[in-house]
Amino acid sequence: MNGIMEISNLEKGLDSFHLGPINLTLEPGTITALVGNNGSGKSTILKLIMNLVKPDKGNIKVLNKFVHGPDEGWKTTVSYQPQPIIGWNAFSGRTLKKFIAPYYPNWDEHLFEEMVKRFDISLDKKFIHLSPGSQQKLCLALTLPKNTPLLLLDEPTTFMDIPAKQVFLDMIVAWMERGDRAIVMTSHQSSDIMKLADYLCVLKRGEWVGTYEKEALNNMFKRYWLSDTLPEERIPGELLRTNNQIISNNPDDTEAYFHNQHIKSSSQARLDLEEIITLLVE
Ligand SMILES: Nc1ncnc2c1ncn2[C@@H]1O[C@H](COP(=O)(O)OP(=O)(O)OP(=O)(O)O)[C@@H](O)[C@H]1O
Repeated sequence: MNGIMEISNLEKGLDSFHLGPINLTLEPGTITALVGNNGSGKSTILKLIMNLVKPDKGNIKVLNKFVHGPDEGWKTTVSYQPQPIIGWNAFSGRTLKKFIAPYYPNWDEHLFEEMVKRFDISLDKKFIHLSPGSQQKLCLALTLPKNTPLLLLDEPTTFMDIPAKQVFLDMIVAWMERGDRAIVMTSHQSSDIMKLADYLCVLKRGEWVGTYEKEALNNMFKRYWLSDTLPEERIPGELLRTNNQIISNNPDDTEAYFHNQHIKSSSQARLDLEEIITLLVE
């Protein structure tokens, strides 16, 4: 089966900001998190996928159809939850559902009702009168049931409380169970990324650092505490050093060097995901 989405050599300039070039392929059954500091271009990538922003170079295909071409038929195969939502303030959830559902041939009314119940969403209040967290819950309840092969979520949990985040995680895991869909999400919440993402597409001020399998990334870095003073020369794999501690981005080479030089580490540990992301984007 072809990828659900393919981004090839994508570039975009916005005033002094330059995004890309970016290459990314989404396989069915995978969740990719766009990760980077504020202003690194994550939301812009989602807007480019939705054809809300035109690229300067490169292209994007969803289910083999160019999204920047004249045919917009691909739009019913993508669900997009932007941040913030514009134009919904005057309407209640019930009215919004009546607008949205008919555009999506596979709309799942049962899932919509389940989400309304689990998130305890008030469908009769105008959107503007909902709290930011409740607005996010309603957006999600109006997005997941579209049942499209591709789901794009822009910081979906920023305002959610802890129990709601747990419901969100359960819902996403259940939504992915069929194995034939893909998600791209942006998030600053490391718990979302830890629990959901298969791949991390890392951006640094618009530059694409790389796309990494999460498990591989977890094994890529290691911190060592040495009993003795560190040697003055650079240690293979050394990325950072402080006092008797180093962080390596090549644990195999670092450990071979320790072995050859008869250097003993008193302790060693993997880095957590937040530290790894910080190292990649700074
Ligand atoms: N319409 C626009 N005109 C000019 N510059 C823009 C426009 N939209 C976005 N930008 C710039 O593009 C850059 C990337 O913005 P974007 O919103 O994609 O970042 P982000 O990674 O999603 O940030 P955050 O984590 O804060 O949500 C920023 O420097 C932003 O100021």
